[in-house]
Amino acid sequence: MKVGIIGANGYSGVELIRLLKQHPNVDIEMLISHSTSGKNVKELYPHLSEVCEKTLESIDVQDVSDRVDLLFFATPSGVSQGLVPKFINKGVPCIDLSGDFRLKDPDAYTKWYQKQGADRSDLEQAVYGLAEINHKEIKEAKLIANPGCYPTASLLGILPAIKMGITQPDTLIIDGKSGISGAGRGVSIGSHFCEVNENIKAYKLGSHQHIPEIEQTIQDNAGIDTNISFSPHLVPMTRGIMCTIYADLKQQLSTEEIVGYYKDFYHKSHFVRVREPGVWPATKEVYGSNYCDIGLIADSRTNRLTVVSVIDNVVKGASGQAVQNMNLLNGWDEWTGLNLTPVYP
Ligand SMILES: NC(=O)C1=CN([C@@H]2O[C@H](COP(=O)(O)OP(=O)(O)OC[C@H]3O[C@@H](n4cnc5c(N)ncnc54)[C@H](OP(=O)(O)O)[C@@H]3O)[C@@H](O)[C@H]2O)C=CC1
Ligand SMILES: CC(=O)N[C@@H](CCC(=O)OP(=O)(O)O)C(=O)O
Repeated sequence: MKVGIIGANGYSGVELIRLLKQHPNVDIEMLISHSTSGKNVKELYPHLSEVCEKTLESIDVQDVSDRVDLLFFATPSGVSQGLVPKFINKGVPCIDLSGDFRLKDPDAYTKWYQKQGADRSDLEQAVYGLAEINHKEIKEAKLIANPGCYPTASLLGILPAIKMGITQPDTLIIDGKSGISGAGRGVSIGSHFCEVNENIKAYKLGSHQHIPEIEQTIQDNAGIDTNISFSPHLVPMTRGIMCTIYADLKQQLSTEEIVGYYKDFYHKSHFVRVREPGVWPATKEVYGSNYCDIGLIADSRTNRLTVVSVIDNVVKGASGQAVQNMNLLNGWDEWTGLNLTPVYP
């Protein structure tokens, strides 16, 4: 199958190149960028020398549609919503790594992304690509809205408990920590070395665009209208997200019981690893892989559940999950091309 990547020279685009180069069923037909089109990708990323030496092209809808069977968008928010409908109309399935098609309510998109929504007429067709939860819908999709990085870690961590009905609605608190690659390759004051080194910064409390995405997915999967507290932080590491999630329990349950339930919930999920009680996951233990590792405790003193969920933001939080979704869409084993052992140390 021939695939194209729009936004190929960003961090998630380059990660797609790494993953797709080792995928047995896929050839990368074209790499597309914006301000850098015309350059060879190895000029921007010398580590791709002799791995992928394609020239970055610009977007020509007809040319792209003629050449590829599937298209990834790894572009900033606001780009794909104007382009995706054109490709869908030409029969090219799209997997969008940006937030453009995740929120069902266009007004919510405008509010949380602070951008005017463009043509949203194809919004109905978008399937939310949280692979472990929506695998049936993903198999039939024409457009997959790949989840955000924090929502992937948060939702995989807490949805089993919410679906089981053991947590009190409106008590959910998510403390998120992300490596700097989550902000993309573009240079900004907030992400340059002196700002992030030996520093931890909270940002966008109460206004982060992933708040409505998490709340919408809880509503879709458990029918619960909830308001979450979400506190994201930047930490001085390249890759990795840790979400520590707190929710009050409705009844007394032991950690062993909840761990047992999570293991059942994910027993068919290749990429979710639930830890034994007392064993906490760390971001390094999933680095470079598509795993989401989850540790749990039900504290009998506070009657509160705490979940620690870790992913690599560029893999499971973006490009790895996009490849997993491509696999599901094509009826391939979901781990095809994704059997990556985490890089350690
Ligand atoms: N980084 C991460 O961990 C995660 C990222 N995401 C999402 O994935 C998307 C990409 O993120 P990331 O790779 O970090 O971003 P980067 O900033 O690293 O890369 C952005 C890419 O988009 C291209 N681009 C910019 N504007 C346009 C345009 N108008 N038309 C076509 N291409 C354009 C750029 O091309 P050029 O440089 O040539 O201008 C570049 O290739 C974002 O929506 C992000 O929110 C989601 C989950 C995690
Ligand atoms: C560290 C960092 O800055 N991370 C980004 C997450 C990128 C992302 O997933 O945002 P989208 O919803 O636009 O895809 C952020 O917090 O905005």
